[in-house]
Amino acid sequence: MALTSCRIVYTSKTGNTAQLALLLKDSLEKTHVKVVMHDVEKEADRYQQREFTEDAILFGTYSWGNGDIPRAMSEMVSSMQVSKHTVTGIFGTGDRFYPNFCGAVDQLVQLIQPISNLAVTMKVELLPQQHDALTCEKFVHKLHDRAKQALTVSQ
Ligand SMILES: Cc1cc2nc3c(=O)[nH]c(=O)nc-3n(C[C@H](O)[C@H](O)[C@H](O)COP(=O)(O)O)c2cc1C
Repeated sequence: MALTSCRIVYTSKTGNTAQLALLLKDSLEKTHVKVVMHDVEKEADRYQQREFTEDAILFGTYSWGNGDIPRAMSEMVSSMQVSKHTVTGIFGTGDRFYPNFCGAVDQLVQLIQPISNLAVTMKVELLPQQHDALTCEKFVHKLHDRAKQALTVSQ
């Protein structure tokens, strides 16, 4: 399967994760993938369809409490429907000041891995820096690689 469409489902309180989501969007678009940005904290999200049909879904989150997933993201994950074949990726921002750095990313892995084809994860400290653009490109390459592998296996 060639990766042609991707939904980036994210949540961000102070903008760090939103910035990382935008870097990933840029990287994906450079590889000709059509991207839908989906902020789960937006009011309109309640009315959105949660049966996702894109080739890939990315989940982006900050960490809260003791490395916890913000409530809006947990609710999204528990109410959405994705195919076991959907290629997924998880990314997050956090602060090493806290003992459980980007703990929400680890928690999301536990939820997303069993229900999809999880290809890649990424943790970034606070606001993404210039060098994180390269990490995003590598992240996107891994998504493409996994999508290609899925094609080989199903042939
Ligand atoms: C009350 C509180 C608890 C936090 N807990 C954690 C944590 O457990 N682990 C972590 O890595 N970062 C933690 N953070 C830091 C945020 O996850 C980090 O600043 C993140 O980049 C914010 O993302 P955003 O700008 O997208 O909202 C916490 C921040 C606050 C204010």
